[in-house]
Amino acid sequence: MQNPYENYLKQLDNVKKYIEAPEGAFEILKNPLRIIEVSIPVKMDDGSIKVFKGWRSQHNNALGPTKGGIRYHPDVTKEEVMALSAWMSIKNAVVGIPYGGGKGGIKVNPKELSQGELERLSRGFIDAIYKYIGVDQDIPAPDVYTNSQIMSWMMDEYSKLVGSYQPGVITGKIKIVGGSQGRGTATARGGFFVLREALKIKGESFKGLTVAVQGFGNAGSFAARFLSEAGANVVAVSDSKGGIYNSQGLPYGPVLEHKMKTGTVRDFDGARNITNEELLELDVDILIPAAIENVITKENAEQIKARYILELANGPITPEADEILYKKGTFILPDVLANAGGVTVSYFEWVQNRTGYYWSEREVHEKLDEVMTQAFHNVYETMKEKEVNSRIASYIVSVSRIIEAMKARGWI
Ligand SMILES: NC(=O)C1=CN([C@@H]2O[C@H](COP(=O)(O)OP(=O)(O)OC[C@H]3O[C@@H](n4cnc5c(N)ncnc54)[C@H](O)[C@@H]3O)[C@@H](O)[C@H]2O)C=CC1
Ligand SMILES: O=C(O)CCC(=O)C(=O)O
Repeated sequence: MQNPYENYLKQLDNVKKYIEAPEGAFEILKNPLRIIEVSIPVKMDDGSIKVFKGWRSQHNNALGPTKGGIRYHPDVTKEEVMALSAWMSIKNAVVGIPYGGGKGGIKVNPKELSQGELERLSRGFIDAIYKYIGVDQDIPAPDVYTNSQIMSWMMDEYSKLVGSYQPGVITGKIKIVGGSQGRGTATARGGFFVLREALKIKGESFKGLTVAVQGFGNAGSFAARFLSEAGANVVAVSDSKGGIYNSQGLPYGPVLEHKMKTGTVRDFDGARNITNEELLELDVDILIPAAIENVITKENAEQIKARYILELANGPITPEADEILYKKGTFILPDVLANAGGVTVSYFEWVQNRTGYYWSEREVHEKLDEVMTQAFHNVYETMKEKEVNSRIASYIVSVSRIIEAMKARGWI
């Protein structure tokens, strides 16, 4: 796989000429402040011991404690975690929440573990990194193949280690232990809000637009639901095993039920099976990559027909593919803006945990709408003012804020 950290460095480089910064500012942003690498021994159900590799990368903390999810995936690498942590720094600054960027990962296929093994692995990771995280230091959350149960175990383990209840150390928890209303749907909802604003600017509405979604997990499945509810026609969805297509549209509820029952969206009655590669090249109005990095590359970018791409996944388009798509006039809602709804509601959860006062679901949705709409328009204004594409504009907004904080703190 193309090294995602190299992609981040290229994206950072693209923004340099638009920002006046003292020597060294970009040098700091090129290097994560700290990368923790751990080995996690886990007692398996059969009595054997297995050792798993894990990382936590804390990229930059000028704007506040580092924040970002933890991924469980068999292909996770240190470089991937570093890239994801850097993108978190950019993302948190784009939406203006008081955090730096961090991210974690464990090289594991969680589908091969029992619940007990998964719990011991999750607690083991916290045992290994707890000295480096904290409510004011670094705050993990869910990402690919992790969920609210795993976050709740992690919060419990941390609280036991430090000897006091610390709900604010991890976000994305189960509600009864401090999880926020609306966190489960927040990534997709935030994406929906920025896409709504982009369509408004282009004088369009969701009604009748066709949509393909790659990845039917937390981000992708709720996106399919929200867009369907708004009148769009979701014609294709996929997961790691492949996808399905019906030009007349796919019914959200039955597809979800089928996925719950069989473990995949494949072989859904009334739809044709397609590959993940085919899904990306469908003739649709809106494409939503919501799975993994580097799926749109210079090899397939010319074949992408969608007019809008909403990047709910982190890093789905390589810098080379970006150039091709922007030249073609594709309206890209870049990851650091499009999927920032998740971390924004994580921020709301952290605020609620710290004050001990919990908000209604309506309040969470309204505040999320406000943050995402504002962030979209800041980026859009920058696009017009500097005559740059949406990714460069997002980086200009964000990197300027991080540099301002580094200056104020006397780092540069
Ligand atoms: N969960 C969150 O709060 C946020 C997630 N994201 C990003 O959204 C993306 C998806 O994350 P989640 O929905 O949370 O994960 P998830 O674990 O809930 O779902 C991932 C989905 O992607 C599918 N998938 C995995 N590998 C695939 C492949 N090679 N091709 C096609 N599909 C594949 C899985 O089958 C699953 O349906 C990731 O890039 C993640 O970093 C971004 C912001 C926040
Ligand atoms: O909710 C969070 O803190 C982070 C979510 C995340 O990992 C992401 O935005 O990629």
